[in-house]
Amino acid sequence: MREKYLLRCPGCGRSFPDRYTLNCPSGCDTLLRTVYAERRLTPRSLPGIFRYKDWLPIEGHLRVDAGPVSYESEHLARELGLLHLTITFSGYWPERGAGMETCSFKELEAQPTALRLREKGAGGVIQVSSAGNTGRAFCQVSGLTGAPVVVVVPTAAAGRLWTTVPAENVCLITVDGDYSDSIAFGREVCSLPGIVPEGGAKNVARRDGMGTVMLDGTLSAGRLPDYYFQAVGSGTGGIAAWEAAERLVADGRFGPRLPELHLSQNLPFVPMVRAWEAGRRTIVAEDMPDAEAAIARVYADVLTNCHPPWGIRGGVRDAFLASGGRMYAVANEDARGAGRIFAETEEIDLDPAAAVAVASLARAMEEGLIDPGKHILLNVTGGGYQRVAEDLDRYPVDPFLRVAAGTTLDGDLRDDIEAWLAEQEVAAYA
Ligand SMILES: Cc1ncc(COP(=O)(O)O)c(C=O)c1O
Repeated sequence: MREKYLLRCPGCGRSFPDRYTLNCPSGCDTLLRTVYAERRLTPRSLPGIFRYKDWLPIEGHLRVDAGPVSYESEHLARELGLLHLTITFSGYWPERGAGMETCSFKELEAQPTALRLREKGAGGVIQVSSAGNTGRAFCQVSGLTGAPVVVVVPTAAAGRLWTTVPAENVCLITVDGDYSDSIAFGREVCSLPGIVPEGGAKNVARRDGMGTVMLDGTLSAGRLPDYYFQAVGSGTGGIAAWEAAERLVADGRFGPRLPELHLSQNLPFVPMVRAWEAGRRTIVAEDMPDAEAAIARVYADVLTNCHPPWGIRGGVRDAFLASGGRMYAVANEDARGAGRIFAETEEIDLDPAAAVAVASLARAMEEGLIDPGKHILLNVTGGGYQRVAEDLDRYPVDPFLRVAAGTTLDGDLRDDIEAWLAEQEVAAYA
């Protein structure tokens, strides 16, 4: 039987079967890619993102009806003076059929990642470091599937960790510091046997899950967009959009050209914007002056990743080189204003990060950076929090441990986490 997909390294060109592989076995510093046997996209009658199962690195599916929802905008398009604006919305908006109850596109990553680990993993509990939204999405999937997860977030973001179903298999660790401190402690936790890093941008399930936005937007419009707009922190969604667009070009029915990438960050923390403007292959310290203070001042703090996969082979810079496009640095007040305009015109509240993307689109129009007659895909990466608060019960996730920034995994902490692990029937996932 032929494999549904193989992984391919864009460095050495080797292809190999997936064993929840995050890195090239030959040691290349690259983002591995999935190469699917199916070259034509056939949507399935399955819930949520599993509609696009042919191009997801999983065999089964979850019974979770939470996928991206696309529609042709009238009101925002008119407000901005655009002729063809497709909005792809990830969040909670029942009137539009959007059922992502944790309100962000991070559920697109969490669902296939949890499933891929169960199907392909060597056994283990997944660990996720997050500024809040990713952690909430993984907690939700844990609540829905029972799969245990270790989530590490900044203490200040602990209030963002809630689910709409009880999640009893979550080990939530809060770190008195920022997102980077959470990533550092998450790495410590992964030194424990039985804990597996989810892999961030290196995880093909995360990228292909996010790529469903491009698939859904393209099927909805009947063609590939000319421009793709999204706010980025790690930039994984930008890479995913490029990869999905390449597959759609190869499919042959949606147009021959890759969409330009129009990616945005929130001032004053805009490392990828600076690296892009300077034409730099790597992100350097001067791209993040006064990082700590800058991070504390942004409106959309989920966009504050200090180590995005920018210069790595197959990363955000390569996505730009292949697709063209540009980066935008968006001020807080512009993002807030764009969020208000979106709420007035489309009638749903936005995650601050999604408001940054809307502001970048408004700027592109004001400054004549795009042709208003061309086709645009706006990735609205989160929204509907007010609706969820009105419609659904929310269960806060209680922290299991709280640690200081820079903490290493000493004996007591190790014992606590191992005791939690022992309770999780890890064997069920072996
Ligand atoms: C709502 C929302 N939009 C955009 C982003 C940016 O995603 P990424 O960090 O993968 O670039 C995030 C990240 O957490 C997010 O939560």
